[in-house]
Amino acid sequence: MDERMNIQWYPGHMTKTRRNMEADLKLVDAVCEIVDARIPFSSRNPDIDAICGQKPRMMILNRIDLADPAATDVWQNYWQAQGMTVVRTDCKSRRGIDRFVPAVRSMLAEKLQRYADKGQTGRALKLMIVGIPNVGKSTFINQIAGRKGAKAENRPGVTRGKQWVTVDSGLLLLDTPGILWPKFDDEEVGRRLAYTGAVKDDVLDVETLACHLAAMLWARYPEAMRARYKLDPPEDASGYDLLTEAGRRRGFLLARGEIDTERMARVLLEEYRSCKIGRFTLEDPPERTEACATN
Ligand SMILES: Nc1nc2c(ncn2[C@@H]2O[C@H](COP(=O)(O)OP(=O)(O)OP(=O)(O)O)[C@@H](O)[C@H]2O)c(=O)[nH]1
Repeated sequence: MDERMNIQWYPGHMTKTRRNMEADLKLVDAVCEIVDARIPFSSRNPDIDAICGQKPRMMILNRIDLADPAATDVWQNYWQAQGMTVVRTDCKSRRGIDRFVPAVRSMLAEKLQRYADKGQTGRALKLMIVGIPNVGKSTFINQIAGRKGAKAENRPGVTRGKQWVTVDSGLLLLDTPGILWPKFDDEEVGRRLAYTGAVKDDVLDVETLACHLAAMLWARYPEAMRARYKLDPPEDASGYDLLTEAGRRRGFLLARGEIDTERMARVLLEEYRSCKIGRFTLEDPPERTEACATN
């Protein structure tokens, strides 16, 4: 089963999930949101801040093994400056996983103290885990809880039942039922999800997608692109020009001597996803306009 999102499944009725989440929020002490460190903005649900209200928040920057470490630092600082606790994880190798429980206890230290003052030392902290499909929620929960467990339902877009997962006697995680979709109505967000492989390629034109990706990588990481694809384009080169030049350098030719840009498109997407060009993050935090206005 291919676990990636199919954009066409976007249901357009967030209301039920949102209502359920708002009810579930009453059951938990904090919300832990998981994002993909390569696209920390596009891999979020656009309504999540409004849904969570004033609950204490933790951000998990997941897939740090695939992201640019310097950019991950920038995102970590950005959310910390907003009062959020941030933990960085690579759920495949377990890097960062052991920091989660101490970070939860530190974030909820006042609550733990209140429980202690009331003699309720056995009372568990409860956290809701949220994130868009495919961001790594099940893998994260399995790693934290030290279980191998298969997930209840591994098709994105199919609602799971409410599940409490015990981490230890002092911590329970609520795996959110219902699907929190990303901001699919924004074309650029859809493309960034597709670059990372979160969305099936077959709902998008692969060549168009790769042209956009080539232009973005050239703007953000020109040296790595130059090194991998031997590119030396004119200043105003388009994404298509970059794809064509890379295809020519690789010798991807069709029978009539034309460059096989579709083959190059697939190669570029595959090499981006598997970090063969480098570990690249595709977006930066928004500018702090408030700070600018006061300076
Ligand atoms: N490289 C890398 N892959 C990861 C990481 N975390 C999760 N994955 C992979 O990402 C894919 C999706 O992970 P899941 O845990 O199924 O994601 P999910 O959010 O539960 O997905 P849904 O059930 O669709 O909501 C799997 O193939 C994981 O192995 C990570 O930190 N690094």
